[in-house]
Amino acid sequence: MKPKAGLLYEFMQTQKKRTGWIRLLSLALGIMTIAQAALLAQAVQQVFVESAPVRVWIPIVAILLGVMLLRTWIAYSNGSIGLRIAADAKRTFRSKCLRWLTTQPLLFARQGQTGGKVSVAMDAVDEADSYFSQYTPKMIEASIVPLMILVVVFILHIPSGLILLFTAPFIPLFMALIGIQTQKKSEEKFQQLAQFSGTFLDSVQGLVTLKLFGRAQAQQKQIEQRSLSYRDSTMGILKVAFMNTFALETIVMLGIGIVALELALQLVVFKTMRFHTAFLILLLVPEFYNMLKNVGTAFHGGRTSLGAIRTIEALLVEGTGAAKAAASTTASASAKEHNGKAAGSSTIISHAFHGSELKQAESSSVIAWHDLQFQYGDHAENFSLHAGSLAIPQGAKVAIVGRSGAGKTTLLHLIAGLLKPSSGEIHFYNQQLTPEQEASWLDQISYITQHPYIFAGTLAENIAIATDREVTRAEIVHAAEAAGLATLLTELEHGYDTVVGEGGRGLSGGERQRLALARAFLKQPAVLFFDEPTTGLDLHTEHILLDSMKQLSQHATVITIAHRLHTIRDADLILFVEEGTLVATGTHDQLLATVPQYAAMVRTQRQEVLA
Ligand SMILES: Nc1ncnc2c1ncn2[C@@H]1O[C@H](COP(=O)(O)OP(=O)(O)OP(=O)(O)O)[C@@H](O)[C@H]1O
Repeated sequence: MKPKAGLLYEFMQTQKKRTGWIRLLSLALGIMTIAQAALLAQAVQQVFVESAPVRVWIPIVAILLGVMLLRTWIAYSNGSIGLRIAADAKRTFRSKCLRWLTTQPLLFARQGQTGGKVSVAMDAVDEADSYFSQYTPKMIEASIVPLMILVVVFILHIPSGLILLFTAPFIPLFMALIGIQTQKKSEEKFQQLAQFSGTFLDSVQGLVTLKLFGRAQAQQKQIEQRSLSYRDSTMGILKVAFMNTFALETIVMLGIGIVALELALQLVVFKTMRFHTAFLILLLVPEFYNMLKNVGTAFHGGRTSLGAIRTIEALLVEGTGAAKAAASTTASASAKEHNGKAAGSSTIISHAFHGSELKQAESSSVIAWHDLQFQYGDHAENFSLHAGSLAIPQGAKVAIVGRSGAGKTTLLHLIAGLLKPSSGEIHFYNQQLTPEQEASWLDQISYITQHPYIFAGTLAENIAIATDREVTRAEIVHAAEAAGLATLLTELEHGYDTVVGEGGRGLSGGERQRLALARAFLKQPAVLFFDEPTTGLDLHTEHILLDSMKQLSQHATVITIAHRLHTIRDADLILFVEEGTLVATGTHDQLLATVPQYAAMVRTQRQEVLA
């Protein structure tokens, strides 16, 4: 089965009891519809044709009223079961979307526009409603009630039955033709809505930057264009819906007209039919067509909803597919690794460990990689990184060094598991990193960038997000103090309960870094990744941060992108990256002595500091 059919099929399997009830009630609805027509025909026959006394027709009218009430109640019950299925469906789909968004591998969480994903989880799920609340009950009714009416009409008068039989198929035929077009348009509409939402959220988040660069107007135009194309596609669907209704009404009118003409001929000209029979058929025929016509309207809504359900499925399938792709890439990378080991490692000038040494070192290493390669996108001209093979011993202080654009961040992201290698393998504690192991890996690391994200919430909450275990206020205070946040906190009126992040109090660059460090202190990770967080800070703040970082690093393996000479000199192992290749590894003194490019880079840095 195609994965696209999965979500709907899976859900409908859980609703068998309710759909069973709808079937049963539809059967009762068919009986009530026929009974209502028969009683009405009987009452009219008694009152107007036979001029029967009141006592004869009053009970008929009373039963007729009862049947009408019962019919209304059955139709209402069917609708309310549909609504309950729809409510369940929305809850299920939304929780699936949210679970997917929160549990998907980090690599995929970083892809795509946030606004687009939110739009699928919110709008597409809402749009799925009518498939369950209208389309499903109406379809079940339509597969039962018209059939019952048709049988009764056939029993009463075969030619009328034949007219119904020949005209009825035009309705589903039309519905199918128009429905397919509606579904396509609906899928288009959701793509446009996702794009529109994505652009909108991006623009709101980057409003200050846009204003500063005088680009707010241009962005406004882009939003306007996207909203117009969304409007156009909505109007396109409405156009199809109106055409649909018009076509259906025409077919229904023609059908009823033909039957009425035929009945009139039999009744008045040929006098081969009783008034009661003709009137009963005339009452049943509109019921028959109306039922099919209602399906037409529900079908249109159902198709639109189906487009939305497909969009949700695409989001969910994309996640699992992408995770599988990641796993298979790692597996195929493993094969490549064994085939082409020599070629990959030849680019490395000097290593901390080589060949059999590497194998041995791996056993005590926290991170090791083999013939690691990465490229952004599929184009050959895109930046690519060749990181060879290396093992990082537990507890090492590693500095990634290189000129701007050399590929330091790319290497750090790759070994932190934020980017998927194009080929090669990464091992953590002797285990290959696969998407399945991502959660346990992420549990053991902290990654501190130059721009840590501050969530809307209190300072305490922002520190506590570092771990999913329950933390006490004392632990938070301890982490904050260790990160050098104590002075700031004494100055704040609400202390740890001060609201920061979006809509809250602003934090300086240094304070943000300290907050990020406090998170790491609380987490106490085994591996710490730093994207030189002290860059751009004044010397005093830098010293506070460096002290905290040293303390934090005591029991962890540290891998940091280093720009400053003192960070580089303090490292146990330096990874020197040049133009996308990890060209050398070793201590500062080793590299100074053996790698001229490194010596040149250090000289330039010294001159810059002196200047
Ligand atoms: N998502 C991306 N898609 C394509 N190319 C990218 C992407 N991210 C980075 N690059 C390119 O990869 C190259 C290396 O970037 P990277 O950020 O790793 O360098 P860096 O050494 O960390 O630089 P810096 O010291 O200036 O931060 C650059 O040429 C950059 O333009």
